[in-house]
Amino acid sequence: MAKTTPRAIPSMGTGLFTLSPITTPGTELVRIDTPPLTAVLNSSRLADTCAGCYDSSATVEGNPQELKECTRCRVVRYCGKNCQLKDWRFAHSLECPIFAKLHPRILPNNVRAVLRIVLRLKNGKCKQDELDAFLKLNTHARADRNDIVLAAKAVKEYSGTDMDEDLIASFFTRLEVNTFNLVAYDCTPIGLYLDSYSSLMNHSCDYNAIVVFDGDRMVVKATRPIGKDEQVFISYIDTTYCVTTRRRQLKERYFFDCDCLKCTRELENPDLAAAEAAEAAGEALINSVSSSPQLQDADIIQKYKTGINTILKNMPSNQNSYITKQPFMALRNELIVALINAGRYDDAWIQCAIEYFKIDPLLYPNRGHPLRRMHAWRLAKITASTGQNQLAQRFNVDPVVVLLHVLQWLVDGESEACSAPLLQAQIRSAYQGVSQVRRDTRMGWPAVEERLEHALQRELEELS
Ligand SMILES: C[S@@+](CC[C@H](N)C(=O)[O-])C[C@H]1O[C@@H](n2cnc3c(N)ncnc32)[C@H](O)[C@@H]1O
Repeated sequence: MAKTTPRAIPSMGTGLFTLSPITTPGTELVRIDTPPLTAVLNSSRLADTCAGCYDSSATVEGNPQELKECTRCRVVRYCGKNCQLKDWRFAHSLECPIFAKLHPRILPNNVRAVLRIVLRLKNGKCKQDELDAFLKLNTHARADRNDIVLAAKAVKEYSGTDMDEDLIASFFTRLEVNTFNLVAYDCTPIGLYLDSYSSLMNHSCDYNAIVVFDGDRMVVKATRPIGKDEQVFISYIDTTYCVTTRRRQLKERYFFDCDCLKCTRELENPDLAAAEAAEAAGEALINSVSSSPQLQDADIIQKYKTGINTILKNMPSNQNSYITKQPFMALRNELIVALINAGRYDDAWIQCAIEYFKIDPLLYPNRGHPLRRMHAWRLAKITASTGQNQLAQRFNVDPVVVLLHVLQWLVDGESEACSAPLLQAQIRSAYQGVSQVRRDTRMGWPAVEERLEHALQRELEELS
């Protein structure tokens, strides 16, 4: 039974509203089971992700999946015949000869996405009501922008459609404000996805819902209770950034000024300019590292550690809460990746533990938040794969007790979870494996928690 309905709102266009009260976080508000108007993988993910079900789990887990290339175009790959057939019937039969002619060049993501819409329309595969719903969505960018004009020309030529070029150009501008990032079960972006009904959801930095992908299906879940006739809001951007950064991103990409409660409250913060400068410094550091391929892992680690210290020193004095602020979270994440790449698993472990125990409960009070669950899963995986003696000796904690605690937390929170079912399945299987290990549990969680607290505090002091 439908849980939402579209309604017009002054100043926001149309939005989605609840039809009945939603009492439990994790409740499904919208589920899109049918193929969307268009969806494509990012060019960088075409080689390691199935273009039928968008599953890249085997690759993500470091175990390259057997994907079979489409022998005609050699651009897309599939995990099996069912996925190939499904995609062939949906749109690939139409685009395949075009891709084959262009091979090894690959069209940009947005061009492949619009090409799919145009080819399906031309071949009677897209229903008029689907097109009407798409054309009703808000659009802002000018369709006479040079890149859009060129892209529309290319789509017209490749598809052989007699559709007006201006109409094709308007598809591109509509795509810009209405597409979702298609994300893998571990929250990494892998493509573009546009379904006209779910695109009606408006933004709030103080959102009450979240979009999750279950392979090729899209699900919108409540992150907290929502009253009847309340608007469903998702967040279009990363809300951990400060209000000025968020508002700039929303203005540039979505053409509106957010006036949600969170923005209004944060605009009164007297330290806003310093927060913005810190975010800019963090972004510059991450960009400089990623554009220096010659840097060794050890240099990268040093750069991030020094960067965190320097940025922190330039912040106003009372920065006790810095760990839950940007750019420190983004820098910590980069540091964790660099430590894992360098094989320094115990150092990465303590950073993941800081994230899970100290940062996420404050940042994502909702236990079901997909990032909070993903971070917990990352901590569980790194705990399981780091030498047990190494962790026990350095941090004075029993890693198996920590692992059981984190997995138990993940399993207990499953009913509220706003993460992909694939992740849930992996968690359950890991939990069953670990909880069956017979072991001496003389030291229970409370004692380990106390020791861990010391280790976390030591590490936090060292980094700041
Ligand atoms: C994905 S669409 C959402 C559906 C849109 N309201 C419509 O009627 O097509 C994104 C656009 O909706 C509008 N929008 C979304 N959230 C808003 C907000 N909090 N305040 C004002 N406008 C908003 C902006 O025009 C934005 O570019």
